[in-house]
Amino acid sequence: MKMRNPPVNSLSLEFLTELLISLEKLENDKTFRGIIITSDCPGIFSAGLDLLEMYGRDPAHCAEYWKAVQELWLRVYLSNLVVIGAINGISPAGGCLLSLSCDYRVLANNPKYAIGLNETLLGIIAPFWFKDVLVNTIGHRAAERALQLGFLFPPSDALQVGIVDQVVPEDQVQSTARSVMAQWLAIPDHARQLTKNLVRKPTADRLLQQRDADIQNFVRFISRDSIQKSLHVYLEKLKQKKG
Ligand SMILES: CCCCC/C=C\C/C=C\CCC/C=C/C(=O)SCCNC(=O)CCNC(=O)[C@H](O)C(C)(C)COP(=O)(O)OP(=O)(O)OC[C@H]1O[C@@H](n2cnc3c(N)ncnc32)[C@H](O)[C@@H]1OP(=O)(O)O
Repeated sequence: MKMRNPPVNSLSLEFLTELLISLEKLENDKTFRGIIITSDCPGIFSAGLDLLEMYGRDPAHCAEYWKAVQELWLRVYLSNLVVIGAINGISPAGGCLLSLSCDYRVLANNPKYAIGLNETLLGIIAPFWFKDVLVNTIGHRAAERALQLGFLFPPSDALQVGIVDQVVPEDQVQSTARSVMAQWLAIPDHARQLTKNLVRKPTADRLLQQRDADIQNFVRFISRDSIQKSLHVYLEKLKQKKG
């Protein structure tokens, strides 16, 4: 599955909806047993959640958007398919969450391809379920530091901390992902799926038990003047970077 939402594969409402529909189709087609998620945008896996869906929007829109973000996460995280991330670009925040929700992550060895939950650098916070997935992946102490400081790990650090499983030369990302897929598909589906569910369900359940409250918390938080100001400053910084 090649994500294509130029210029930066930001996860807009429309793009999230497209991804959801594609995933649902693949899940329902019993000829598919696994997917490799990668990017068609050179150098960018995904710029994360689309800031323009959260900036200057009314509460109803923010609520609709957050529901779609939750939905995509639940679908990828709990997918019955083997999900491999072939991460061929930078993947901050929501892009990192998408990567973390795969069963296995292969990252291209390019110092620009940093990965992490950098929300604090934007003056916002990672929701509890983003945090849970990171803690599950790299452990409590490393997650505590990474989240507070908004670390974006370059490939060597990413491998060392365990936020990705493998770092390979850029031209070998897809072939490595395919080899890994073959290894995972050698396991009987029912045994692998039940095991995945056993490991992941408690984390997903924490959100499933309070989805509406999570939406309300998000809307309240993102609508604050101070948070809207932070987003404005960050978006301006992105513009200025262009010169
Ligand atoms: C106490 C109660 C608490 C309750 C809490 C409840 C909930 C928590 C609240 C909020 C949670 C929100 C979680 C957020 C998650 C996210 O994912 S936020 C997004 C994080 N992403 C980033 O920080 C990446 C930003 N982008 C970049 O750094 C760069 O764009 C790049 C990806 C490195 C690519 O660089 P480059 O190739 O140089 O391209 P440009 O920077 O020029 O960008 C091109 C255009 O794309 C626009 N853009 C970039 N990223 C985004 C984005 N994420 N969303 C929307 N738009 C983006 C950029 O502005 C450029 O636009 P123009 O061409 O100037 O119009």
